[in-house]
Amino acid sequence: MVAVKIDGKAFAETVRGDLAKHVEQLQREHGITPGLAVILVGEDPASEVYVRNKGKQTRECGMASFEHKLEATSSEAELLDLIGSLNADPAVHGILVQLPLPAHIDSDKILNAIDPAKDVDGFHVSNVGLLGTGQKAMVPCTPLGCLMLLRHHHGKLDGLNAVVIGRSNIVGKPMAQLLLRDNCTVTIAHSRSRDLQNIVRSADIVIAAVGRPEIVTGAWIKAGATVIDVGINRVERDGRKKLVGDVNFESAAEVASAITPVPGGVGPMTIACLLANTLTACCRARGLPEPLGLTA
Ligand SMILES: Nc1nc2c(c(=O)[nH]1)N[C@@H](CN(C=O)c1ccc(C(=O)N[C@@H](CCC(=O)O)C(=O)O)cc1)CN2
Ligand SMILES: [Mg+2]
Repeated sequence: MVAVKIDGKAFAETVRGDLAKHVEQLQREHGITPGLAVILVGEDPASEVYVRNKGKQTRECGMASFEHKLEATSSEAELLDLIGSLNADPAVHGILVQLPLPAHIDSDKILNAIDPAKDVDGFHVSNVGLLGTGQKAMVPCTPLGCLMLLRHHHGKLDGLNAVVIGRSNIVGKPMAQLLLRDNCTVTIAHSRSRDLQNIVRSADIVIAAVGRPEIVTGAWIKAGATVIDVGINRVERDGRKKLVGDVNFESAAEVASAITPVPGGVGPMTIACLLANTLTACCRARGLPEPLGLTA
């Protein structure tokens, strides 16, 4: 292995430590406690783990956590009612609806019902538009986490060729916007891109967020590139369940200069950035300065 392994777990711990200090200062100087409400609909096992971890880490940072669990059969109207009451609650500065939602619920309608100022996921069309036009937005957590890792390990990104594999609203599209804002030349590729391998080989920075286990191998990577693996795929190998990314770590690490592992890379940064966004939303709501270095 020639690449440096980018330790997202350790970096996320540092971010959460900084956040806890800011939260303590907010309480001491202004008597304010940032609050995050998380809504889970149904019983998807992975979502249950993520929501539990979000609640735990929110409390560990000194923020207030409000957890709402709704039956899988809950109606869109029930969910909209709950969002309406959280929008109106001054103790709640951030609202997150865990995705995916059950198929009978229109996700876009739900996400667009959240007050954009409390939209700590950055999925409301207003925030998508603000980010796309270079204005102050709430930035989606996973791309924000990738950007923080990239800036920390690579420094300035100006002029670099970045290839984002994946065009989801949660990762691919906002990631491309953030890289553009940092002056990269950005290509968005996806599973149907012709000659994907050669597109990826042109990249100084590869963001793999396509949801295909280990599709990107070392043969696709330009020597010295930085590889950020967003994939979380549960697969069975030699009769054992395993979590792998969209990148084949072993072969890519022979060619890249730096690479994130799965697990322990981007995943932990997602929750750290959610907490950072909650603190940001709280400061904006109260007209207080935003902590530097915790946002894009
Ligand atoms: N409303 C949202 N829903 C979803 C989001 C999101 O950002 N907002 N992202 C994902 C799930 N997710 C957070 O919600 C998330 C995924 C993974 C991790 C993480 O820490 N992963 C670990 C591995 C954990 C495991 O064993 O499964 C890692 O990569 O090290 C945190 C959060 C979809 N839904
Ligand atoms: Mg749906």
